[in-house]
Amino acid sequence: MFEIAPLSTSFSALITNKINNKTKPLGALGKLEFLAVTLAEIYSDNAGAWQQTLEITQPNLIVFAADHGIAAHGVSIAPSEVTQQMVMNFANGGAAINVFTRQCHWQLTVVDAGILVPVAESLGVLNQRLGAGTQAIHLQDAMTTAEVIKGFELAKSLVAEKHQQGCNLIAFGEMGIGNTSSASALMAVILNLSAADAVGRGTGISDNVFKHKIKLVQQAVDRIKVSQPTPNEPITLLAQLGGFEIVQICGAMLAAAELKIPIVVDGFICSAAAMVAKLINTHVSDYLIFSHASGEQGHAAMLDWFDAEPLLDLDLRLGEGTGAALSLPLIMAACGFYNDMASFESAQVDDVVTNQ
Ligand SMILES: Cc1cc2ncn([C@H]3O[C@H](COP(=O)(O)O)[C@@H](O)[C@H]3O)c2cc1C
Ligand SMILES: O=C(O)c1cccnc1
Repeated sequence: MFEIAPLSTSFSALITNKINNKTKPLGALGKLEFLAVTLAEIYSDNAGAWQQTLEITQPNLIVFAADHGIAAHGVSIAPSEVTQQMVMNFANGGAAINVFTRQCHWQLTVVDAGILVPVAESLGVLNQRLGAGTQAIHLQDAMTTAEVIKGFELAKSLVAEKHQQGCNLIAFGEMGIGNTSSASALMAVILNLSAADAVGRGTGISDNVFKHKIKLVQQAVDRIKVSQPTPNEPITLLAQLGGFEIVQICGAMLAAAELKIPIVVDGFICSAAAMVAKLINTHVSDYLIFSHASGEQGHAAMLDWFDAEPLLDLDLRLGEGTGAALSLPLIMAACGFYNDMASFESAQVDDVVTNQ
């Protein structure tokens, strides 16, 4: 369903050479240099020619919202109704993600991937519903594999539409009360961890709720390990433990990688979606830019698995795509120095790099 080519390294030497000839000590722009290399490699590969200037066009951030059956079993500070209330808040422009996407100039799209009760059509939320929330993952499979495939198809069409409109940078966010439980369960299976090592406090739960959440997530993991001898079959894994928003984010990441669009990864839940995407096609990770280190316990192990160093570390633990949104100015800075910074030769500065 997704054909993702590994990122070509044929332009890497030219790109690195251009960056190393900028008027600065070698590597002195730190992670921005790595970011510029990644973007230049992707855009050059996409164009089939070395790109000497990088231009971000129509950056799009898509928030997928869905409800989770496990939320009715006391794993969050908030009831499932808050998912729909927050979707209305997104539609009315009042959430953190609205503020940051406005500030950083992202185009924002809100998708109902399967919240309990849909919002009024007039709010402009895209209807990509796979159902009215998933089943409780500690008791039964979240959804069917047919629903996973349908979610992938819907996500792929949406990414294709954004691409056709000129989008060359994409990010995803999520909203779904209970979705850190689903993300933790996925992570625990993929990394073979106990729930205690994968579960965090999500929205900020008390000690008692935390213990209960660990118990239910362990139950979910044990349940599928009994019924599924090879738990790493990714589509099945998503059906067993995923969420409708996690499925669509996973599919959207694969679709974006197929189109060679760099993907900005938000926090814990989006990283869980990215992990499943990597199990489906390992080359997806060539296109991932990890925006930030989430405050959620478990995110560090996910980042390690990807061998990724995120751009920001702000103790964010909100989701919605907020960390991804905040990284756009840094992405612009990486493009900016790559495009506009003088070389030793053009600025007539002693070449401290070659001459050292
Ligand atoms: C008001 C509010 C706004 C949010 N925005 C994002 N989340 C975040 O918290 C949820 C996951 O945490 P848990 O698994 O503990 O429920 C997700 O909806 C995530 O996007 C929110 C949560 C709340 C309560
Ligand atoms: O990092 C995240 O994505 C996150 C963490 C806690 C709650 N919601 C989202």
